Amino acid sequence: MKIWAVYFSATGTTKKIVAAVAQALCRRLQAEERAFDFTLPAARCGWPEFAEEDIILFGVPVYAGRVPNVLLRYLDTLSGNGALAVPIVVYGNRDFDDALIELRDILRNNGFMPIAGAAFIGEHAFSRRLAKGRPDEKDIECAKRFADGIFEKLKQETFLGPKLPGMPFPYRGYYQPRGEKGMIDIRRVKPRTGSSCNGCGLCADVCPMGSIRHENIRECTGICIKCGACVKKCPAGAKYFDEPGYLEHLRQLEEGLTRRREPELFL
Ligand SMILES: Cc1cc2nc3c(=O)[nH]c(=O)nc-3n(C[C@H](O)[C@H](O)[C@H](O)COP(=O)(O)O)c2cc1C
Repeated sequence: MKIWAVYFSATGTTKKIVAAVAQALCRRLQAEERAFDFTLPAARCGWPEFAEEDIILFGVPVYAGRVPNVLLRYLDTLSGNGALAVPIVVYGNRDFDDALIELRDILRNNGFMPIAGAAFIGEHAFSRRLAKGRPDEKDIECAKRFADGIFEKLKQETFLGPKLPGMPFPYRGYYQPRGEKGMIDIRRVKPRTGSSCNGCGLCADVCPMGSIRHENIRECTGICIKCGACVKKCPAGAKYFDEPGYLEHLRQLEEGLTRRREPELFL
């Protein structure tokens, strides 16, 4: 039996949670640990082969209350071979809305058997203040408790999928922020590059959409999903967003969502 940590994680928070659950579960089961990170485009040309006896801990961040829509086509090429799976979503302290249900359905529709689920909190991709530093120690302890819960559940002879919060298929629409002048639409917003850019090219290496080219790292030539990878990982702090709608939404989030949300485990 292998325990798989499988995740998309542009700024690393989903990776931390899925890895913590995987490590703890491996220790409990004395099982082999494997990881598959599909954040970068080069990884998304196929999937590992999962075996029926494997357990797949499958994590994605919540984008607009749902599974990131740019991943849907790729996720539909998954093949679970009857393996047990645990959908895990990580969100930036607003809400996970229907993302966990949607991820559970994607896994189920592609041949996995979901046996548990969880929603954790990660520092918001748009911000360095909202859910700052999360997942933190308390979250990692909770990830370990989640692994214990999965371990206990595995002793059962048959598995009932857990009841998850959210609206079942066809789900609610993607969350859309509202500003003073109506809906805020940030879909076409792209990052800008400040004068501190030293041309290192890390932004091109970490863009999950492959939208920043090494030949011209100051420009984002393809689709931008606002994942925060180029902004948060730039060693010179040179990438930023300055579009007014984006900034208005950011202000709303940072000012309105200061209460700490806690992880939710569904076993
Ligand atoms: C385009 C976009 C939309 C997001 N929408 C939500 C949301 O609806 N609710 C929420 O709480 N966080 C939202 N977030 C924040 C991310 O879910 C959060 O920062 C997550 O920890 C990022 O995971 P990662 O570090 O693995 O990339 C959004 C982030 C992005 C980039």
